[in-house]
Amino acid sequence: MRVVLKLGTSVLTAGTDRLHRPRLVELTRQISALRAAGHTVVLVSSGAVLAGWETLDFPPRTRTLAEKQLLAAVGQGTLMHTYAMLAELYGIRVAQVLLTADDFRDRTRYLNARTTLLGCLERGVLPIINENDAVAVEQIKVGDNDTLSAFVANMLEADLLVILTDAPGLYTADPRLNPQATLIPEVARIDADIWALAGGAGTHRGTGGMYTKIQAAEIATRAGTPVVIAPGDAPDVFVRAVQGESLGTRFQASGSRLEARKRWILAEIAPGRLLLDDGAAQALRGQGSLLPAGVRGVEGQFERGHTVRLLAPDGAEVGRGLARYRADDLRRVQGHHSRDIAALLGYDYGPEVVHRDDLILL
Ligand SMILES: Nc1ncnc2c1ncn2[C@@H]1O[C@H](COP(=O)(O)OP(=O)(O)O)[C@@H](O)[C@H]1O
Ligand SMILES: N[C@@H](CCC(=O)OP(=O)(O)O)C(=O)O
Repeated sequence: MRVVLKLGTSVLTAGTDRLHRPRLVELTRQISALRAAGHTVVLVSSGAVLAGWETLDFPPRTRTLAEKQLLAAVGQGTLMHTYAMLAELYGIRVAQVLLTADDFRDRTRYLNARTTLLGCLERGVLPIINENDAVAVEQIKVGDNDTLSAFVANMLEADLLVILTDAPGLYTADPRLNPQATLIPEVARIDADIWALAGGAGTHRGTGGMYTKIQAAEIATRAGTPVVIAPGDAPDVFVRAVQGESLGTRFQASGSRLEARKRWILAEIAPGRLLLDDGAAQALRGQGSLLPAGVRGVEGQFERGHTVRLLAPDGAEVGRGLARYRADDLRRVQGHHSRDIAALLGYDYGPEVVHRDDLILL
């Protein structure tokens, strides 16, 4: 399974004022165990602001955006250094990927971020993602890492999103305020009753409370990814959640991944058209990728990441897909073998013009 794991500040601190190293060791061990069992893990980790506060010896907090950005700039380094050291104990290499809302809105940036993350996975590198707090002003922020982790799960079409926090799961009311509250083990549909349980922002250290976790569950489940919200301090919690054990709260997927991808590809008016030769049209119909050798013509202007129409020699539209090269560059590589791309363009975004993962057959 491809799993996105989100760790909130509350988990990383384990109720203290600083990064709780033993907790981080334990979570890294679980990531390593799942990888050894053949799963792929992508980590979305909070904790930069907190780590910056710790690194600067706990200055008085003013809670302004400028202060948070400064603390995040300091703390992101501390956070990555800590992860890199711990991961190394298990022979795992890590990559830092800092994203903002624009990386999900802008198609070219989206595709670039996705290519980087998939590249990490191909090489067995563990990507560790956070919001790029140091530069992201309020208007361009995703705002909280629960939502960010759901966007990442969609981007990578993850099989599961696990959000670990300091609560045992979603409760019938905020358990801090209402001791009678009970755990909801399974949510089939996120309706008004579920939203009513969200409460306000969470702990003084965390950002979103349950509200953003339900929001994240909604985003991910609609796109076909089930979500588990579970307590970060339970023994082997991440391993057990991935193995399908009932713990915390599990949100069932409500949409399908294919539908979500279709919406993304079809959502754009596609002015660009690629004229294919017979072999290429057949390869696409057989669920293959489109290589430059099978492109006979390129019509219109489009950028990398934009949707293009794919036309067979008889003019029939075979499908639509995301172009991996911009129109002008495609004109230069059309009809050539993929191995010549780098020589022709001076760069190379991979052998495919349209990858089969980015393709909808009509
Ligand atoms: N219905 C609910 N069920 C469980 N926890 C809730 C609920 N409503 C609010 N909360 C609060 O949300 C907190 C977790 O959110 P937060 O502090 O932002 O954590 P994190 O840092 O992991 O993102 C819990 O400690 C809990 O007090
Ligand atoms: N990006 C911020 C965390 C934002 C956030 O959503 O925090 P949390 O609610 O603890 O997951 C940081 O690294 O400090």
